[in-house]
Amino acid sequence: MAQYARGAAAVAVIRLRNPPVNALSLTVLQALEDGLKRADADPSVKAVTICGENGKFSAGADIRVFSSPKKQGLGLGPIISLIERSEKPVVAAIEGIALGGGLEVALGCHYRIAHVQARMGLPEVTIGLLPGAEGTQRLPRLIGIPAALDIITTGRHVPATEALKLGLVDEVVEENTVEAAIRLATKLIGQPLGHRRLSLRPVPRLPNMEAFLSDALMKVKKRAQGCLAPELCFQAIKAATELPFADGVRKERELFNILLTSGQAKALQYAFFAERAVEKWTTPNGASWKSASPQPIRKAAVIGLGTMGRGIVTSLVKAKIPVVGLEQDLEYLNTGRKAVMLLLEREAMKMEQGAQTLDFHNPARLQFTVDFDVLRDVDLVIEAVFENMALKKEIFNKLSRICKPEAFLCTNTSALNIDEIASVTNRPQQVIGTHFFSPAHVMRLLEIIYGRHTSPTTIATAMQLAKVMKKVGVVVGNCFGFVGNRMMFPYTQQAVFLLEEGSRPEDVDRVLEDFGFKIGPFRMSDLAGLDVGWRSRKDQGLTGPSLAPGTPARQRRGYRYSPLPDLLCEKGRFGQKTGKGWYQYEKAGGRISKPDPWIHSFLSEYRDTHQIKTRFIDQEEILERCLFALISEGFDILAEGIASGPEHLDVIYINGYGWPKHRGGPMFYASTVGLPNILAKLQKYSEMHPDVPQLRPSAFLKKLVAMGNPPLNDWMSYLHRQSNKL
Ligand SMILES: CCCCCCCCCCCCC/C=C/C(=O)SCCNC(=O)CCNC(=O)[C@H](O)C(C)(C)COP(=O)(O)OP(=O)(O)OC[C@H]1O[C@@H](n2cnc3c(N)ncnc32)[C@H](O)[C@@H]1OP(=O)(O)O
Repeated sequence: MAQYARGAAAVAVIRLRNPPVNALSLTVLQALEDGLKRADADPSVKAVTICGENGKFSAGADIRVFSSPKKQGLGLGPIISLIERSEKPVVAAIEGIALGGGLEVALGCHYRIAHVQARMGLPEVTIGLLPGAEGTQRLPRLIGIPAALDIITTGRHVPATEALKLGLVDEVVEENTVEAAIRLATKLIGQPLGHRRLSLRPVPRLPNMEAFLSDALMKVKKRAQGCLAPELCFQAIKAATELPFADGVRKERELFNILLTSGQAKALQYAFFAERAVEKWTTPNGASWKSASPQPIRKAAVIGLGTMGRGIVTSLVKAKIPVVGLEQDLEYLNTGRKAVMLLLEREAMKMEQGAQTLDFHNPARLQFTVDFDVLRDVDLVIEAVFENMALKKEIFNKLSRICKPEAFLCTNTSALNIDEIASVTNRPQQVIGTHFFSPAHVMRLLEIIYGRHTSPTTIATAMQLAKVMKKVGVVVGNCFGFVGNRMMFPYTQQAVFLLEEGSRPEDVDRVLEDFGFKIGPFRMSDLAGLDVGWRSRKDQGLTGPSLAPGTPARQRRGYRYSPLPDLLCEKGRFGQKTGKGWYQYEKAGGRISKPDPWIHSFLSEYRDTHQIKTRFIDQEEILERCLFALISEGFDILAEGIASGPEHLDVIYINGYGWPKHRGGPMFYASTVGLPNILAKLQKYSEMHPDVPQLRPSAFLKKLVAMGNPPLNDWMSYLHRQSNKL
């Protein structure tokens, strides 16, 4: 709702009220409209101030409305016109946030005052929409085309100080914003308002408008990577340069409706709520965010200053948590220290106020050592050494003796058993997996893995740590590869099998990149280094000296196996680092991949050696085999209780594995393809490849199909229900 009150003798105050973020629901809009009409009708009211309850103007339209059947009432534009037409001055008092429809309301006001801490933006593009309440037509008239294009097509939040420079707000205050707005409104009584009505203003011209727009469109398309909304935002803004206001609004509405009914908006809005849903973690034994309290982390330590450790230290410094970086000897320490300092210099440059804000030259904030004793007083340690169980156990045993009893011990591992690591400590309840993604100071995902003995407090503390590091923490159970890498295995396995059967690396990558992945599986493997997986397969006895003599080349433990990646490694082709992998590169360490004729003839010789008949594999088969195998593994993970809902898997894939957000994550995608279709295809591929267990459809998937293909929100409720069709 919105509360109507008198702020001063002649000023009415309309306060948007819908906790927690004053989202604009139908009720709020109705109350806003009622308030405006009441102020208009009351001759003693001479001016109006619009503000929000609890220090927040408004986060915009209630996003849930867009997927509700009642969305025909999306009538914010007419109310904004009503504000603008008012003969009494209307001043927006912006505190906290004014986003989306919230900012559009403020744009309808004649003046805008913002608190210095406030942020403004039109983030509709991030949920697959455009500012559909006339924002694409008013904002360019206020701040010009270049700034409006930037704000609308990126959806970024603009701090108040920048908003003032852009002319988005008229004044920034440090005091009580509502009182300042009431004062301004009082001063404005009786003054002409015509020039303050944005719909009546022309769009500021640029000398080279056409060239500017065509260049801007190219940039928008490049950034969009298959996402529809940025380009339609562009078109709506372009319409503002070509059409009168009313026609521009009609064009905006037309484009908005295209987006609203597109699957992409639905997927992006699902992703928005999924990210918030995973914050509310639970475990199968009943622990949950509701009852567990995080412990404060006043000082942390990171062991190992390799690629991962450096990124983790950088993230902690950015989160303003004092940190100690530890290495095994002075040589490694110095290399690690230099690398961390370089990362921090770069981060400081990116930050508004520069190095001063990070304060990383202060030893109380960042310290380097080779001495474990320095870790005596830290509240939390993140071990980020080489992926080797014996080494990790040795370190945890040492930590358990040195660190104070209440300290938390985290291991950065992508697959190793958390319980085994915890078993060598005197506090298994305080041991937890924290799987960062490389580069750790950039990637948002943090997989948080609880072991058999991990306490709820430890989970809550790790989740809180993720939050302060501005990461998305996702709580998952302990199994080989956890969620992300476990689902990745069948995906990359299928990609390699497709090469055996007739595809080329660039064919497979192109299909998955066209689907929207930032990078296909072979380019990814070249980037990460083929030697990483090779080492792990040697440790597992799948290849190398420990492989039993006489093992068939393409079979392990009775199932199909492809030795292709091992053969490449034996030839020293580790990917980008050696200049050759699945592709060739301009030099060792080069980044520009080119298809490699050597690989093509190597694959054809390989097929001859193993008497595999090369066949043409179409895009559909490439996509389905890679994605449906990954999705089937996801259903197994849900059935085993490793993750507490499909949203968890989707958030992990979007934030850690380059899954295209506008497709909502693998499990959401499965729901859009339809579970019966996925099941049928997996059954077909499984019959074609009976020696590949990863193509056999998950029992949980089969059950959901037998239960009538329920919507994704209901999947988990079917886990323990009986199905008589199975
Ligand atoms: C019956 C039909 C009636 C229709 C009438 C409706 C009017 C529609 C007008 C149509 C006009 C179209 C044009 C306008 C479009 C829009 O405005 S789209 C929305 C644009 N806004 C956003 O995208 C902002 C999204 N929110 C955020 O970015 C962040 O939440 C935040 C505001 C910056 C706050 O962040 P933080 O403090 O970290 O808190 P969170 O955990 O993220 O959020 C707290 C809870 O609030 C929920 N929430 C946030 N924003 C919205 C929202 N816009 N709609 C609905 N709910 C929202 C969020 O989910 C959290 O909820 P819980 O998890 O349950 O706590």
